[in-house]
Formats: sequence, C-alpha cells, structure tokens
Amino acid sequence: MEIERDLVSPDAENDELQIEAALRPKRLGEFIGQGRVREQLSLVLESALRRRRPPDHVLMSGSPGLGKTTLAMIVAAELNAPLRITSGPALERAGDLAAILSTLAEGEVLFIDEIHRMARPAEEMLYLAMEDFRVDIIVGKGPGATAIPLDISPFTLVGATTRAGLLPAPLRDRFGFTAHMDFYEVSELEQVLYRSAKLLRVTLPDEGAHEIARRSRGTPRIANRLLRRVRDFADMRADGLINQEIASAALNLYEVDANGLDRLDRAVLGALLKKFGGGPVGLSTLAVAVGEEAETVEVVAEPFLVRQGLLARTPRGRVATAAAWSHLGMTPPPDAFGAPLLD
Ligand SMILES: Nc1ncnc2c1ncn2[C@@H]1O[C@H](COP(=O)(O)OP(=O)(O)OP(=O)(O)O)[C@@H](O)[C@H]1O
Ligand SMILES: [Mg+2]
Repeated sequence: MEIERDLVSPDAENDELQIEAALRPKRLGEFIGQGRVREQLSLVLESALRRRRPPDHVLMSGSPGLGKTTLAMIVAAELNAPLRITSGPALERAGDLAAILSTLAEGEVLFIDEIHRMARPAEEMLYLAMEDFRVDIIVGKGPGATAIPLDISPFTLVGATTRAGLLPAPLRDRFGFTAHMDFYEVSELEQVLYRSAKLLRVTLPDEGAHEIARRSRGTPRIANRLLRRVRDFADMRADGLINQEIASAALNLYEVDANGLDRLDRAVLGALLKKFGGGPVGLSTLAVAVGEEAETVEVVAEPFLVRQGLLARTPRGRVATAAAWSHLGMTPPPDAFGAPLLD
C-alpha cells in the first residue's frame, strides 16, 4: 500500500513503536478521555487493592490505536504488579500457554493482545485458568492420556481485542469487566496532542492542535503521528510555527481529508457509491472492490465511517448514507439512507 495511506492507518508501524512507548501515559490519572471506562476501571482496581486480592479479569475492546495496550500496562502499574505480555497468535499450542501460566507470580498481570486469535486448545486451557486458577496438563496420548491438575498463582488476565464479536461466549463471560473503548472527541485529542507536544518539545498553538485533532480519525495514535508530520512540515516551511494554515497545508499534502478520512476510508465510500449505487452490498464484495481483505475493511475502515454517520450496516449489507454522497461531492439520490423524508 502507498505510504500516504500509512500516515492515517491506525496500526502502528515498526519505527513508531519506540515513540509510542515514550508517549504512552503510565498511570490512570494521565490517561485522557474514555471517561466511563476510566471510572469503572479505577473502581475495579481500587477495590481489589483494598481487598488485597487480584481484581477480576479485564477485557479491552475497541478499534486499533485507541489505547488498549496503554490501558493494560496501566492496570499493572496501578496494581503495582508485574506484567507479562503475550499475544493470541503466539499461543498456538496449549503448551505455549501452560508454560506462561505455570510461571506466573502471585498477582501478576497477564496481558494477551489480540486474544481473539488464540488457538482453540489454548483457549480451553485459559477457561479453567481464569476460573479456578488451575491448568490440566495432559500426559500421554489417545485413550491412555491423563490430565494432571496443576494449581497456578492467582493472576489477573487483561485481554485486548479489536474484534470482541469473534470471542467465544465462554471466554467473554469469564471477564468480570469489559472496557469498551470508543473513538475520542476532538477536544480529547487536543489534550492528547498538548501532552505529546510537551514531551516532544514542540510548540503547539491551540489552532494547530485543533486542526490536527479534528483530522485524527478519533484515534490518539493517529493524532500523535500527524503531530510529528506537521511538526516536520512546519520546521521546513514555517520556522516551526504550527498555526491553522500550516497544519492544514501539511495535512493536505499528506492527503488526510478535512474529516480525517484516509485513503482506505475514501476508497470504501467511493466504491460503495460509484460501483454499487450506494448499496446495499455485502462486506466481501465491497472488500474485493477496494482490493483489501474483508477483515481490514471491517476492522479498520468501517467503525469510523459508521461513527461519522457515513456508512450503515444493515441486514442486507453495507449502505452509504446521504451524508456520504455529500462528503464525496455527489448528489444523494432521493431515497438515500438517512436522507430527510419528503412528503
Ligand atoms: N487516552 C490516551 N491518552 C494519551 N495517549 C494515548 C491514549 N490512548 C492512546 N494513546 C497513545 O496512542 C498510542 C496507541 O495506543 P495503544 O498502543 O494503547 O493502542 P491499542 O488500542 O493497543 O492499538 P492496537 O489495537 O493497534 O494494539 C500510544 O502510544 C499512546 O501514546
Ligand atoms: Mg495494542
């Protein structure tokens, strides 16, 4: 894919991970936005600390770049507990998970990223571990195989997923608390930007912060990335001054549109309108039309388009709203989804 598309892609790129780590809030008090999640989580953590017991297992669900990993690390920090990090794809066999579970310290926080991508046998082992702090080690094969129960230290599982819908119900039910992370408001992204600008020693006037925030696709990761690109542009062209005009010019150069829609977002909308007359069209057909995996369209592009009121998911397929037609400079048909009804 083109470099420009990567600029607003919510996924972190390799060289970005280090900067991300540096910009990551370390404590709950520093974490911006997600007010409800923060309040619920602080209650869960505080009461666990008071009872001197590991808190319930926590599931973080939400689009890429909204702060799931950040929050998982904060859970361990607030509990003053050690943190072990792994991910669903790394847990291919039950033995991979058993090796981790059996060496957890009491109260340790185990973070499993992309938990929806765990292999089935590991998943089943996790059920028992979460519920009874026990694993069954299977010895032997076939009819002679026996399960040897092994107690493990009480721990707290923190799972993260961009696709909560894919988690099997028995797994989902074993989390005592699910944090549903939503896209951030512009004002919250401004706070993220001010904080990052300070850490990066960038002077960021309000108008520049506002312009970047409203084009950041509701996503802190993208806000931080755009801040660095705009800073580079301002350094080269405007002696470092990030006013509205400079921010806007920089973002135009990088093809981030006025609402933060990226290339994939625009490609999806464009195909929906131009190739399928606004829909309804099935997800896989739409994905083929833009040359992407269905999962990418569903996880990366759609949630934001839905949130912006540009796309609707209906039982018959994906549908463009009247606002989507206007957004791409086209006249919506009279029966467009969400168009004002004429009498
Ligand atoms: N609430 C927040 N306040 C300040 N910065 C934040 C916040 N949430 C996220 N960030 C910043 O955004 C970056 C991305 O966040 P994070 O890695 O936690 O996202 P994620 O949800 O785990 O994404 P992915 O699904 O790709 O794993 C972090 O490095 C952090 O700097
Ligand atoms: Mg993450």
